[in-house]
Formats: sequence, structure tokens, C-alpha cells
Amino acid sequence: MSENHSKSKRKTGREWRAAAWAARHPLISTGVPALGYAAATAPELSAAVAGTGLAAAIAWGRAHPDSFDHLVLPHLRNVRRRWLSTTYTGPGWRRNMREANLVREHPSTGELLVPRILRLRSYSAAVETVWVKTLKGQTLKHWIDAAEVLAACFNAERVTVEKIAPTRVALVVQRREPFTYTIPAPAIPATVEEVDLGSVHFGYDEFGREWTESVVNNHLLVAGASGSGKNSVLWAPLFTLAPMIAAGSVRLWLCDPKQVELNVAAPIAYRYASGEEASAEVVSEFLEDQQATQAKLHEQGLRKFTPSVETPLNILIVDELGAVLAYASDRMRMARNRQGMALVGSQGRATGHLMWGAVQEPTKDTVPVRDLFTLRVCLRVTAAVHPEMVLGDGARTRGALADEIPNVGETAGIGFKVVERTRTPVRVRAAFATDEDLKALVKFVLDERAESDEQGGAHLRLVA
Ligand SMILES: Nc1ncnc2c1ncn2[C@@H]1O[C@H](COP(=O)(O)OP(=O)(O)OP(=O)(O)O)[C@@H](O)[C@H]1O
Repeated sequence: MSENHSKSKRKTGREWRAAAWAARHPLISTGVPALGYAAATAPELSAAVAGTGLAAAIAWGRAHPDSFDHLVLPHLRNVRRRWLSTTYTGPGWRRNMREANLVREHPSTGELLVPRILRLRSYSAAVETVWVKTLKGQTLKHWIDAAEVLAACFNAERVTVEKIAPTRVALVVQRREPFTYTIPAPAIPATVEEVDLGSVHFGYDEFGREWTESVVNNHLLVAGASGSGKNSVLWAPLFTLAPMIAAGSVRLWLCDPKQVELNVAAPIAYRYASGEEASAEVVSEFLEDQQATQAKLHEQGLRKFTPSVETPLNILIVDELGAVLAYASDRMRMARNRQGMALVGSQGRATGHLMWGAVQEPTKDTVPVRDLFTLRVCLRVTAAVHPEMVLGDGARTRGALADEIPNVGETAGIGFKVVERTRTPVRVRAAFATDEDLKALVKFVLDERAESDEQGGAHLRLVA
């Protein structure tokens, strides 16, 4: 009998469906009638209240654009996108779902079953996220396969899909390039105490949020074609670290095999190597330093270090990993570099020995130690296989279309990183340091050191 009941051919009545909709949208189902009632019974008072509210909003927006854009605009955008565009409301949403093959007929009633929107948030003018309750039996793959059609239906540049719960997905809809401006170099903190190594500024993400990363626990890999702006990703964090570089609690070991990119930072480096041979020496010295620190920590019975002048955080920055690990003429030297960097990659984090490297061609042949990098950024690349190589399996399908970033100067520094917890790619842009910014950074560090010297300070001296 219960079987017969579950196979009824009659659809749920309209009034019950309307009641369910009203219960799911209490603001609209109570607010709209209340407004209608107020307008009908006290039109003058309603008009005065509405007019005052509008005037106050305009005044706020003009007087304090920052707080208005932060507190009010996102809500207005949410309402506009969710309720005032045909993309996500009733018939439009149904049509889009049908185009993308994401609807189904109820087996017994023949009713059209359509995935339901749970929530929409428009974090920036360029991007919105739509949480959707999927139909029974739909998998993440169904949605990922439909992403391209959805982007076309939504009139968006890109749609990426993220699984939130067993029957819920989030669609990240990118309407246009969120980065139409260059992000200026980060400010230099005034003192060491203001530096938070767990949250170092790199730039901004597509949602308009600050892009920060921990530099204590990560080896950083930046991949990108020539001119994609790899250096900006390596430079940006140095601004936040500047007071610690000055104090000697962060030491930079720079390898500049191409002999052009990093030399401006040579005066503030602990070690600076220009050319392949010197770079190999720095890599091997770095490894020796790591091993000496391991022995020291072992002697002191410590399992972890805390960055300080006595036990500094060491960062090995390699401008072109290919030149150090793959393209050089001396095979023995390359093998030593690979072994050295593999040991740094696998054991360095415990002693504060980190490696940051840039690479144009992120293949295993070029960067055999690729998997040891824990923080990876993929800027514009030249092949569709590169985003997956850098960001992990499935990254491109999830929306990391780094190979589709146009090869024009305006896109430099734009790329993707992956949020570890959800494996969702997020579009980011690195801050860009001009030559003047870099000179100011070097000057800051040198001035701080000079001042500290005058006061008998104990920063580690330049050895390069
Ligand atoms: N984050 C950024 N924002 C805006 N413009 C940038 C950014 N990074 C770089 N650029 C611009 O792009 C140009 C190329 O950048 P850069 O030389 O760093 O690229 P690259 O990837 O290191 O190239 P190569 O591998 O050839 O050295 C820079 O001269 C600068 O004008």
C-alpha cells in the first residue's frame, strides 16, 4: 500500500508548492505584502520613508564610499543578481538548467524536477557564488561537465563548481575579468612585531579579499609563461617580510641564474648568486645550513624552530628553476641541485628552510621536485595540461583556466591558486612592485640595518 502511495501520479498541489516557496523565502513572502499594504493604506508616509531611505543611502555612498561598498553594495548586488535578473529567477533558471541537461522528469508524476537555488552571494561586481541543491542522483561530475554550457547560459566568462555537501554544490560565476587594475606593492610594516608570518600579503583574490599566505610552512612554486608576471609573486611577500629581513630573522638566499631578475635585491640578500655555477653553490650551502640547523635543534632536543635572529627563517629564491634543475649543461651539478632541493623540500620546513621558485614549463622533467611545493600558483601558461601539473588533478576542470588567460600585458600577475580544503581554484592577482618600490624596499632594509648598527643591534650581517 505504501508503494502505491509513493507512486501516485498526481503532482503536489500548487498551493502547497507556493506555501513551501513562501516558507523558504520569508523576507519576500512577508516583506512584499507588507510594503504593498503600507503603500496602499498610507501612500504619503510610505513615499516619505522610501525617499528618506534612498536619500540616506545616496548620501552614505557619496560621503563614505569605502564603508558603503563594503557594507551595503554587496547586499544590493545580491538582490539585483538573484531577483532582478532572468538568470536565476523562475523560468530563466529552469531554462538554463534544461539547456545544461540538469533537470529530470519525476518518474511517476512527470513533473519537471529542477535543482533549487539555496543562496546567492555576489562578493564582487565580477563574481557571484550560487549555492544549489542538486537533484537526487546528480554527482559533482554532472555539474562539472555542464560548467561550460552554464557559463554560456549565464552570459558569464567562467563557471566553476565546488561540492559543498552530498546534495549541494556551489557555482562560482565569473562575469568578467575581476582584475582591471594593477595592485600596488604592499606597505612595509614599521616594526618586526607587526609582521605576521602566518598571513603575508601577496595581492588580492577575485572576491576582492586580500590574498595572504603563511610563509612559515610553505614552499612556493610559481609557474607561468614568459612575461606572465612570475617575479611579482616572488617580490610581493618580501615587502611584508622587510622588517624581519632587516633584523636578520629572515634571510634571503637568492639564485639568479638568468642574472637579471633578482640582482636589485642583492644588497639585502644573505647570499646572492648570479649565474648557474654560483647558484649551484648557494643551493648546496643552503642545504648545509639546513643540516647544521637540524643538528642544532636535535642537540637542544627541539623538534621545531621559531624564527628569530638566532634561528632565522631561510628562504631560497630561485628565479628560474629550469635553469638550475633541467637546462644547465653540467649534468652532475644539476643532479646535485635536484637532490639538494629535494632534501630542502622534504625536510626544510621543520628547520625554517623554505624554497620559492619560478618556472616557465612546469613539467616533471623540468621540476622533478614539483610535488614538494606546498603552495602553488599558476599564472598564464601556454598549455592546457599545465594548470593540472601545477595545481593538481582536476584543477582545470574546476575552473583554473590559466591557459586561457590572454597573452597581453594587462593580465600579468593574474593566475590561480587552489584552496586546500576544498580544492577550488581561486583567481588571484599579485601586487606589482615597480623599480622604485623595489629600491624603496632595499633602502628600508639597509637604513634599518644601519640604524640598528648604530645602536649596537644584532642583525645578521650581509655575507654575499
Ligand atoms: N602583478 C603584476 N601586475 C601588473 N603588471 C605586472 C605584474 N607582474 C608583472 N607585470 C608586468 O608584466 C611584465 C612582465 O613581468 P615579469 O618579467 O615579472 O614576467 P615573468 O613571468 O617573470 O617573465 P620572464 O619569465 O620572461 O622573466 C612586467 O615588466 C610588468 O610590466
